[in-house]
Amino acid sequence: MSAQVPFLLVVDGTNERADQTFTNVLDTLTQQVVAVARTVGWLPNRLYIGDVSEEAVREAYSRADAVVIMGGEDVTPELYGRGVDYPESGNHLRVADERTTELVRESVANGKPVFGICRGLQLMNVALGGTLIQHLETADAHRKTGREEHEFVKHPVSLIEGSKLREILEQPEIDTESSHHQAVDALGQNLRIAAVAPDGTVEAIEHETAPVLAVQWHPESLGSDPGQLETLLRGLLEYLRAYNQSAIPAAEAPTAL
Ligand SMILES: N[C@@H](CCC(=O)NCCCC(=O)O)C(=O)O
Repeated sequence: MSAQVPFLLVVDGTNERADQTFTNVLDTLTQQVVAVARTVGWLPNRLYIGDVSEEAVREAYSRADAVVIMGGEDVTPELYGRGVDYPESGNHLRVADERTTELVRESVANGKPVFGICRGLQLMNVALGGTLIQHLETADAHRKTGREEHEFVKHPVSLIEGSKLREILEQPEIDTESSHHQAVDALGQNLRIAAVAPDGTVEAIEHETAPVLAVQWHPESLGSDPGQLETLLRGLLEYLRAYNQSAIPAAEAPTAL
């Protein structure tokens, strides 16, 4: 660990120039992650990754003991071999996406823990060679109609037996709040499904060997049980402590968050 209090790099999922309502919603969600992270022992540092210099990204990442990638815009479709012509096609942040995918790949290679939320999950999948369903046929089960409403839809999620996520959350099914119209299609390299919605939508993924895990729903939404986010961020911290104590090389690191 780089310091007594471990650094958590929180990568925002939009930029300061985005639609104000969306920016406000995302800001509230990120503030919740920052607040809960502090209570479990992290020192969080927010970054609009596409809006700062390359050097600032490298500096923030090198100091970080772990990374959280927040929800936000649609991932740039060219990064997974698709076009921009799809329903509710979004505001694509290519620079932010390319920089974030680099951090995901580097973290997988070095065993730096990463936790993704919503767009964070989608980016993680794309970074590792996966693809996305660009607009879910069952989108209404996952977001309120009219993207400008930014209201969450509640639905249950089944956690896959044997997954790290189920081990961390210690239950087979949980209630979640979500707001998205895209989802995992083909899985990225060495990723596995850790949770699914009743309509079969992939709700969580985790890496087979690296401490990399992501959820499609929003454990940080104000309508969610705050204990869930706390458990996830504590899991990240516990993984980091175990990893530093055992000092095993990344390639042999346990499958844990
Ligand atoms: N654009 C993607 C990701 C959606 C996402 O990350 N949303 C987070 C904010 C919640 C809100 O939209 O209000 C998709 O829609 O699949």
